[in-house]
Amino acid sequence: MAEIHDQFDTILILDFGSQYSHLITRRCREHNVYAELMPCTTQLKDVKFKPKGIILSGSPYSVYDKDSPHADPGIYDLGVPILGICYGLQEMAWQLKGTVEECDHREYGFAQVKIGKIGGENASVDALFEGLGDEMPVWMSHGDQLSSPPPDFHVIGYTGTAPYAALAHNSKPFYGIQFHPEVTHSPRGKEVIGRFILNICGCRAHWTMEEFIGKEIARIREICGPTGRVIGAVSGGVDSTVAAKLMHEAIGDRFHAIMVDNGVLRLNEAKQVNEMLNQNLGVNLTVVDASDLFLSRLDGVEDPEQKRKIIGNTFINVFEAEAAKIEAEPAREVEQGGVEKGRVEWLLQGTLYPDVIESISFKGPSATIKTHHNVGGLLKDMKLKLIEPLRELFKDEVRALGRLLSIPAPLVQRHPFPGPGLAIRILGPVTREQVKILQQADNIYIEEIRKAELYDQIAQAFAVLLPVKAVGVMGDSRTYEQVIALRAVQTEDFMTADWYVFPPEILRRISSRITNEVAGINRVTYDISSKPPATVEWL
Ligand SMILES: Nc1ncnc2c1ncn2[C@@H]1O[C@H](COP(=O)(O)OP(=O)(O)OP(=O)(O)O)[C@@H](O)[C@H]1O
Ligand SMILES: O=c1[nH]c(=O)c2[nH+]cn([C@@H]3O[C@H](COP(=O)(O)O)[C@@H](O)[C@H]3O)c2[nH]1
Ligand SMILES: NC(=O)CC[C@H](N)C(=O)O
Ligand SMILES: [Mg+2]
Repeated sequence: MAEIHDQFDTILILDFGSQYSHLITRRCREHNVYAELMPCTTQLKDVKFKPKGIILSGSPYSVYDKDSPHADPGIYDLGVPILGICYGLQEMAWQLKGTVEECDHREYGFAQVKIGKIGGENASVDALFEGLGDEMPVWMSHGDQLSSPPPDFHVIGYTGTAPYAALAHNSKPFYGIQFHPEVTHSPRGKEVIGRFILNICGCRAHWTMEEFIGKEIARIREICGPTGRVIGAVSGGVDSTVAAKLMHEAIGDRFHAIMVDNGVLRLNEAKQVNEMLNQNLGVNLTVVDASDLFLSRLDGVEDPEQKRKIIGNTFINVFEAEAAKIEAEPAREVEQGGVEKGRVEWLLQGTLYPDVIESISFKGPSATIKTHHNVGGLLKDMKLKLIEPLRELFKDEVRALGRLLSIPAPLVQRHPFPGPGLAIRILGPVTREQVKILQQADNIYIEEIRKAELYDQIAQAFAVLLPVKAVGVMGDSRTYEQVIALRAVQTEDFMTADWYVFPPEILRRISSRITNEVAGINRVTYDISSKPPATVEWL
C-alpha cells in the first residue's frame, strides 16, 4: 500500500518534545513540502521510507542530562541533510563531539543574528541563509548553549551572547541553529526552513491538495477493494464533510454517511446538513434520530467528562446498529457498476493531523484536559476498522481540499462544532428545555455575527447556558432567570486562543435580541478569557 511518504518528497521531523514541533511540520507544508513528525526515539530501522532531509526539534530537556532523549546516531550516515533547531543543534553538537553547557543567563525572546561565514572555507555551505541579508531578528528560548562546536563545523551566524547561534559542517549538509525559525516571532524563519528543505534537501514543492486528491482517491480504492463497504460518521462539520465527499468520489454509493441527531445539535442542524449533503454534494446520507437515547443516557448527568464519555460511547452504539441495518438490506446494483452487498467493514473518521500528533508526540499524550469524543470515547471492542483519509492533514489543508472538491464556501469556512455538542455548553443537567433555550440563543448570536460580516474573522463563536439564575426586570415585573455567556475566539490552531474583540454595538444588538426573544434568559455576558488558562469550550 503506497503511503503518502512514498508518493511525496518527505522531510522527517524528529520530535524531542518541544511545544513548537508541530509548527515545524506546518512551515514545511506551507512550502508545499510534505513533512512527518515522529518521536525522537524512533529507530531508523522502523522508518519505512527514505526522508529527503531530517529536522531535529527543540526540547525541554538538556542534552547532558542523564535521562535526556537522543536520536538514532545512524542519521548522520544516511547521506541526507540534517537541520538541528535549538535542542536539535545541541543534540547534533553533543552526538558529534562538541560541548554543551548551561548558559549564565537563559535567553528568552528576540535576538539579532548576524549572518556570516566565520572561519568557514567552503563557499557553498551557508546556503541556509542565502539571500537573507547580513542580519535578521529571531526568537530564542534556551538555557543551554554550545561552548565549543564539534570538529569540522564552522559558525554561520552569531549574536552578542550566543557565539554559536548557527553552525554548518565544513563538507556535509549538517546545520544547526540556536533560534526557532518555526515560530512567527522569527519573521524570516519560514524562509530559513525553505532554504533548508528546498535548496539544501532538494525537495520538490509538490505537496498540494491538487496532487493529494488523485493519490488519496486511488489509495482509498485500493484499501476498500472492488466491493468494500464503508459507513461514515458525518456531522456537517468541515472535516467529516470533506472526508465524506472524498469517499464518495472514491467508492460512490458503497459509502454510507450517517448523521446522528444526538439531541444536542444546533437549531435545525440535522435538517440543514441533510439537505446540504444529499442535495448539494450527492453524498448518500441518512439522518438517524437518536435524540431520545442520548438524552435519556444524559439524564441528570452534570459531570463534564461523564457527559463526553456517554456521548462518545453512544455514538459508536448507534453506528454499529446502523452498519448492521445496512448489511441486512438486500443486495442492490450501484451506479458505478456491480452489486453492493455483504459486510460493512470500515468506519470513516475525519481525524486530523493535530489529533495524531497529540498521540505520537514524544512526550506522549499530554495530561487529559478533556476527552474529545472521537478519540478517548471509542469503544475498545469495536468491530469496524477505521479509515481516516485526513489523518495527515491540518485544518487549513482540509479546507483547501474542500474547496477543490467543490464543497460550497459557507460549509468550508464553518466554525468547528464539537461532537458532544450543546451537552458541553449546558453547564448543568441536559434537558430538552435547556437545549431549546441554548439553541435559540446560539442561533441569534451566529445570525448577528453573519449579518455583521464577522463570521470569517472569528475562528469559533457559540453561546453557553449557565446553570445560575439572576434577577431582572421586564415590563415592570421581577424576573428570575438564567444567564447566557457568549464566547468568540481567534486562534491559529486551537491549542492557544484569544477572545475576540467585538464592536460594542454588535454585542448590544445580540444581547438585546437574546433577552427579548429567548424565554428563560434575562442576562447576557461576554467571556473575556484566553486559552490558556481557560479552554475554548466551557466543559
Ligand atoms: N452528530 C454527529 N453525527 C455523526 N457523526 C458525528 C457527529 N458529530 C461528530 N461526529 C463525528 O465525530 C468526528 C469529529 O468531530 P469534529 O467536530 O472534530 O469534526 P467535524 O464535525 O467533522 O468538523 P469540525 O471540527 O469542523 O466540527 C466527525 O468527523 C464525525 O465523524
Ligand atoms: O469534535 C470534538 N469533540 C470534542 O469532544 C471536543 N471538545 C472540544 N472540541 C473542540 O476543540 C477545540 C478546542 O477546544 P478546547 O479548548 O475546549 O479543548 C474547540 O474547537 C472545541 O469546540 C471538540 N471537538
Ligand atoms: N527550546 C529548546 O529546544 C531548549 C533546549 C534546552 N532545553 C535549552 O534550554 O537550551
Ligand atoms: Mg464537528
